[in-house]
Order: sequence, then C-alpha cells, then structure tokens
Amino acid sequence: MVERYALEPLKSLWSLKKQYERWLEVELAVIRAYEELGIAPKGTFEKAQKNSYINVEEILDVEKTVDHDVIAFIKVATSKMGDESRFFHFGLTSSDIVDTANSLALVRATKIILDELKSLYNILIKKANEFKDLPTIGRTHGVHAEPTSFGLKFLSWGAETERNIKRLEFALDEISIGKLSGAVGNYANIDPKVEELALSYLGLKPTKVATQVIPRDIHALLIEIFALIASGIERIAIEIRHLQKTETLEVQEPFKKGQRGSSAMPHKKNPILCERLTGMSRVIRSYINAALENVPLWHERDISHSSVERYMFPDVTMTLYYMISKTKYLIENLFIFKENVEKNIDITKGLVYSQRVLLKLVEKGLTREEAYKRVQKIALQCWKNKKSFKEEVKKEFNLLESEINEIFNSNYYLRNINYIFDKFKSK
Ligand SMILES: O=C(O)C[C@H](Nc1ncnc2c1ncn2[C@@H]1O[C@H](COP(=O)(O)O)[C@@H](O)[C@H]1O)C(=O)O
Repeated sequence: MVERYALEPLKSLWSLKKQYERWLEVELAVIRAYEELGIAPKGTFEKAQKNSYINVEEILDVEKTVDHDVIAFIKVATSKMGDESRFFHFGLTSSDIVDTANSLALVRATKIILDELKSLYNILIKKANEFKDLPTIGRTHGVHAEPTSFGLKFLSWGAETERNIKRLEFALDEISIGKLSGAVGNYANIDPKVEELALSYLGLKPTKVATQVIPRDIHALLIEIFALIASGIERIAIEIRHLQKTETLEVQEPFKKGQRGSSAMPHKKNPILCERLTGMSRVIRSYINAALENVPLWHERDISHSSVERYMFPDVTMTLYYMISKTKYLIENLFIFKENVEKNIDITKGLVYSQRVLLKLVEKGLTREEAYKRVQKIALQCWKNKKSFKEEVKKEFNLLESEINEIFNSNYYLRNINYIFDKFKSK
C-alpha cells in the first residue's frame, strides 16, 4: 500500500503485528474450545493466553531459517509457555489459522468500509434533496439532451450507493466464516465441535465445505463488490470532472485556502481529487482478475493465492476506504455554481425543447413523421446559424404565445421529480 493513501484505522489493521495478533486470537480460541469441551485441562486457556508471546522481529528472524511463516509464529508464540503449549495448534493446519484470521481482518475492514459508505449515502441524499428543484441540462453522449433536475444526479449516486451497501452486507455475511478442519478439510485430527465453538468465540461460522482452505470464490465476490463501489465513486468523479471543464463550470471540487493548482499557471484550479479517485478505481478494478485467478487452486489447495492476497486485501480495502472518505469530503464541500447551471441550459438557444415542439405538433394533428421532419429542419438551421429556436418555432408554426411559453420552460421537466424521489424513499 502506498503510504500517501494509508488512513487509520485500516492502516494499522493490516500491520504485521496485528496479523500475528489475529493468528494468536484464533489459536487461543481453539485452546479455549478444547478446554470447554473437556479435552484440555481446566486453566489451559488462561495459561496459554498469559504466556503467549509475540515479537515481530523474532518471528521474522525464525522465518529466515524455517521458511514457513506460520511455523515461525508458532515457535515464537509458544516460546514462553509451559505444558499448555501441547494444545497450541493441536490438530490444525497452517491455513486453519491464516484463513480464519484473514476472515477476521476482512470482516473488520469491511465493517469500517460499510460505516463509511453509509455516511457517504447520507451526504448524497442530503445533496439530492437540496438541489432537487434546480433545473440543469441533461447530457447524453456528451451532447445537450433535455433539462432535468440537478438533484437527480446525487439521487442516482445515492441509489447506487444504497445497492452497493446491500451487496456489501451480503458479502460481509459470506466472508464471516472460518475453517478449523485440518490439513485437507475433513476433520481427521480435530473434532468438528472444536471448530464450531472456537469460531463462535470469534463471531464466525464454519465454512460449509472447505479443502485445506476457505474456497476463494468467497473472497473474489468481496473484491468484486469493492471494485463495484470504486467504480460508482469513479462515476461521481467523472461527472464532476466534466462539469468542472472551463467551458461548463457548473461545479468545482473543493479548493482549500493556500492550495495551488498549477506550478506553471497560477490561475488554475484543477479537479485533482476527482482525477485521483478515477485512477484509484482503476487500481482496485485491476485486482478483480487476480481475485478470480485465485479461485481454481490445485486439488485440496496450492498456495499460489497467498502472495496475491498479501497485496490485494490491504491494497483494496485501504484504497477503497481512502476513496470513500475523500468522496464524502468532495460532495460535502463541492462548489455548485447555480448561475452557470441555469445559463448552460440555454446555450443551444432553445434546441433542447425540440421534442416538446414535435409532440405539440403531433397533438395538433400532424403525423409524427411530418412533424419530425419540419422540426428537425429548423432545428438544424438554428444550430448552424446560431439562431434562437424559440423565435423560429414562433415564425414557422401556428402556435399560441402561451403554448410557446409552456414548451420553452425548463421547470416543465421537473414535474415528476417528487414522484421519483418518493419512489426512491418508498422502496
Ligand atoms: O500446515 C501446513 O503448513 C500444511 C502445508 N500447507 C501450507 N499452508 C499454509 N502455509 C504454508 C503451507 N505450506 C507452506 N506454507 C507457508 O506459507 C507461506 C507462503 O508465502 P507467500 O507465498 O509469500 O504468501 C510460506 O511461508 C510457506 O512456507 C501443506 O503441506 O499442505
């Protein structure tokens, strides 16, 4: 992970020290279960907990010799224990510890991300309501289409965030599993009751069917949903970048006191945060492939997924957490230039009302084909000669002044906006 983007509390969650502490948490939960089930003598858990020892440097030093990270951990963790060490890692394989501890880390990281996502959702919905009644030009293919509500942009992002919250809650439930079923996942050397009880202490459920590891499709889904969330944020960032173009200037991302836009051009305020969010989204999406390639492992497992996950889990969760936090700041502090929003509706001199002219003529008895041809003809002339479409419509068609004014009115396009907002609320 790039230090520049590493935010607490996720940064320390992925430290090596915290990783060993989670491994110990799992090992101790198993000892507690052994004691509870009468397999280990009373007091074993308390002694094991008291005498367990973690020292990152010492573990790394032992690893240099044994070239096996879990074995190095076990050696150091039990180095100050007495007889209770007999129950440490008893009947377990390394991945019982690593995978269960990974689940703990992912559950904790996902809960932090979920809270942040819910907070972003609230900010988006607040902005949606604030700008619900502000007309803006809707653009399709980058070309002015028809007026719409400025608040609807925020509502659309909020609705997407709401879907992503539900998806992430599903993935969180799916990843809330551990496995303590031994070398090939068949409980040959461990009683399934130990797994059930130990995992319950950790707030996890047993994996329904495991090999030596928890199946990687479960992790892949989580990464895909993280990538979906990142892409949703990129959608927001791209909209803001487009709306911040000099020619458009409807919005501007926050620009702090003392901030400088360009080393060369002092006049500039660039959408640097939105561009960063766009780039980060690419990085997160790029992990989808690796996550999917982790799914087909050899036989009861191979360990090709492990190195991938050392990058992927911290990188994806930390980057996403950074992205959501910054998007909250971005939306809360976004400059919205209402005058430009309103002004831009009219830069095509009324062409954006062409459909309403067409429909009025059909209402008055023209065929659709005839009406389309006649409206398109004057619309294209107006486009070419930069003439007012409203004035040409007045000249060309026999319409009442009141009908013309009703047609060329951006507020008309907001007539169902409350319906849309209510429909969203009532889901
Ligand atoms: O309980 C066991 O250990 C069983 C063993 N399977 C293993 N399970 C978990 N870890 C293992 C396993 N094998 C190796 N290692 C150690 O994993 C580390 C992998 O390092 P990296 O590829 O850098 O992520 C690296 O430190 C490896 O030494 C098996 O033979 O099935």
